[in-house]
Amino acid sequence: MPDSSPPAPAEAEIAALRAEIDALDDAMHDLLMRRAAVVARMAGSRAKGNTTPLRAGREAAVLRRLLARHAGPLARARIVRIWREIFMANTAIQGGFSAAVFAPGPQSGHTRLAREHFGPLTPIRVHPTPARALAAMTGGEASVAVLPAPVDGEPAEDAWWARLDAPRLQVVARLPFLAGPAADPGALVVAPVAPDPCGEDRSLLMVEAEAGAQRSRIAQALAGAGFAATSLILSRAPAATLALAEVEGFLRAEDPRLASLPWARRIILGAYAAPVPGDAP
Ligand SMILES: C=C(O[C@@H]1C=C(C(=O)O)C=C[C@H]1O)C(=O)O
Repeated sequence: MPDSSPPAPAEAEIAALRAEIDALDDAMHDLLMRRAAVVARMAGSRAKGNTTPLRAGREAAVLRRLLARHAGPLARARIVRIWREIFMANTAIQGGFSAAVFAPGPQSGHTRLAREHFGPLTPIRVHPTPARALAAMTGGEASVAVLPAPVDGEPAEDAWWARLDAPRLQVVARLPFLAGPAADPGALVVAPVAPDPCGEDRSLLMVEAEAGAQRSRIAQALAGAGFAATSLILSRAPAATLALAEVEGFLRAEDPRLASLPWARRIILGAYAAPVPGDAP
C-alpha cells in the first residue's frame, strides 16, 4: 500500500523551499533564453562587423555594474564565474570563438587563467611560443591570443610586446579581472580588434628611449606629459631601451599628451579594464 502519511515537518520545509527554487530556475531560464534571443538579433544585424564578437570592455562594464549592486550570501567570485559563462555562451552565438595560449611552463598558471576566463566549453590550444600563438590568431585559427603579462627585467626574447604588430593587433583584456591571489601570474588577451572602453580602464603605452636610459628619467617624462603610470617595464637592447608603461585611462591615438613626450616612437599597445577587488578573505 502506498504511504499516504503526511511528510515530516523538515521534509515539508525542504519541499516548499525546493518548489520556490524550481520557480526561480524557470524564471532565470526564461531570462537566459530572452537574453540569448537579443544577442542573436545583434549577431543577425551584422552591426559588429566580421571580426571577433568578443568585447572585453563591455563584459567588464557589465560585471562592474553587477558587482556594485551585489549583496547577499553569494561570493563576488561566484557572480563573476556565472557571468563569464553567460558571456562566452553569448559570444559563441555570434560565431565561433577560440583562444591560442602561450604558457611559459605547464605549471605557470596562464592556461588556467585563460580557461577560467573563456570557460570550459571554449576551444583553447596551447602553443610553444608567443609568436606561434599570435600566428594562430592572425592566421584565423584562433580568435584571440593569450600571452603572459610582461614582467620587469624579463629577457628581451620573452618581451613579445616589443614586437607586437600594433595597432593592427591590440591588447584588449588583462586576466584575471577579479583580483586573484597575489601569486597570480597575469595574462594579456591580444585580439585583431581595437579595445573597447569599460569606464575604468588602463592602457599600455610603449616608448622607445635611448640605450641605457634611466628608469627615473622615463618615469619623469611620462609624468611630465600628464600620464599617471601604474607600472613601468623596461626591455634593454644595445641600440635602445623599450619602456612599457601601464597608464590610467583609455588612451587614444589622438591624445594630445602623446605629442609632448620626448621620444619619436610611442605606440599604444591596447587597453583593458582596471581589475576589481575579489572577495574579502
Ligand atoms: C552581446 C555582445 O557580445 C559579447 C557578449 C556579451 C554579453 O553576453 O553580454 C558582451 C560582450 C561581447 O563579448 C555585445 O557585444 O554586447
